[in-house]
Amino acid sequence: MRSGDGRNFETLDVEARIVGSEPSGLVAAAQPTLTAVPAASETSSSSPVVIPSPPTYPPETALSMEQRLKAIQRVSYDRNFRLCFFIPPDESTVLAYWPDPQERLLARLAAVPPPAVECRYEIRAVPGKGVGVFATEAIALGALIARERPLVIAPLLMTPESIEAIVRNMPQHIRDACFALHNCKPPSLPHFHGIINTNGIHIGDMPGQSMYGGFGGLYKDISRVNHSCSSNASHRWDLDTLTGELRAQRPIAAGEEVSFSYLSTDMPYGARHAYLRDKYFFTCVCAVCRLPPAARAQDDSARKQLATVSGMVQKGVYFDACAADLPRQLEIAALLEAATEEHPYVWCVVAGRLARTYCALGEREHAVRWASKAMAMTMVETGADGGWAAVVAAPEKTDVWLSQAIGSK
Ligand SMILES: C[S@@+](CC[C@H](N)C(=O)[O-])C[C@H]1O[C@@H](n2cnc3c(N)ncnc32)[C@H](O)[C@@H]1O
Repeated sequence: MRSGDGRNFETLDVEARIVGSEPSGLVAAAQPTLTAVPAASETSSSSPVVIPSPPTYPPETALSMEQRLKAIQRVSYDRNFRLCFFIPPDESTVLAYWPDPQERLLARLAAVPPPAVECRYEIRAVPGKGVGVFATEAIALGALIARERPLVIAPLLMTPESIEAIVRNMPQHIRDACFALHNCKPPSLPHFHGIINTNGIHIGDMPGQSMYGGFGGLYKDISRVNHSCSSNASHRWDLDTLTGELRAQRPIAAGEEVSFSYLSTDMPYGARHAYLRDKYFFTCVCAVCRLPPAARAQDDSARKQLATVSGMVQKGVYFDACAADLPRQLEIAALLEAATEEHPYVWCVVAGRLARTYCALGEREHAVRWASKAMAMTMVETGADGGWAAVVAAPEKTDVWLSQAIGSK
């Protein structure tokens, strides 16, 4: 099992991080360090631009006592397998989890109906792939394509009996939607296990459940997204609303198929094909997989190089945001720009450092360019702009720019 990877309940392909429960590390480190402050001449007439803080966790709900009682009554308990099930009053999901003092927190999150979003996609047949998800309008980098509460939220590691218990506890409409999903597995595997292993998307940890090895979500629509080794979208899990988000990690044209990667981005061609054949029973013929052998070898080597950079960036040891390091920052940005697969988290750090450096140098055009990139990639990673919108609007009002200006007087 590859860490941070995982698309089904057995193997983890899609990088998803729970925002709000991440104490430090990746998501926390993705937050920009620039602080926008007003220009000296404005301090008396306007207040400083404050960079938003991360969302509070856990969110409080505004449920009535009647709704709470109804929700609690619907918690059932499978005595044989120790799995609990919670079905919220709107029957939007079946939440399966292990008994824990924090289970009411999970039930409380599920009891709040998911936020409504405009539908910017449609599902239709794709020759050779079954069905797929297509953009119905142009979608900008970082923008939301879909937000959806999974039909089922369940631990990744479950016995066949626990899986059967989930099916038994499903309301009919959820069962129908689950059974309408594709099953790529051989008939030797029970049908619902096949559906879970074909369509489940890794969503990370749940409060009080960390010792059980992560959770997966089975979505009515997001599970219809097909794979590409040069994908244009990214899935992220939002614990606060118990929903999965699909965001554009590249600009997507109206009518274009939406794809994400079922794999770790550093895998070379041969390993990707073996994995997709063994787990998902298809052969990828995306643009990268159709490259001539020499170009494909070059792509494999770029993936390896970027995996090294990504590892260093994630450990926070790569480079400083300072003018002296600018050539190295630009070198990494060029590598990322040429990559056939996106690296949103690495972009957050690299574009953020470049924006900061150009603010320190007082170069507005470059500062705005890189702050815009950092903003879009922070949206992909966290669902929020992380404070970059203020930097894009007025880089000359950031503390870095101002201290440089004061220092040069
Ligand atoms: C999670 S489902 C995706 C939705 C699926 N196409 C459907 O019809 O419901 C995964 C399955 O879709 C198909 N698939 C996904 N990506 C594909 C691709 N790039 N080329 C061909 N088939 C693909 C494979 O059959 C795979 O087992």
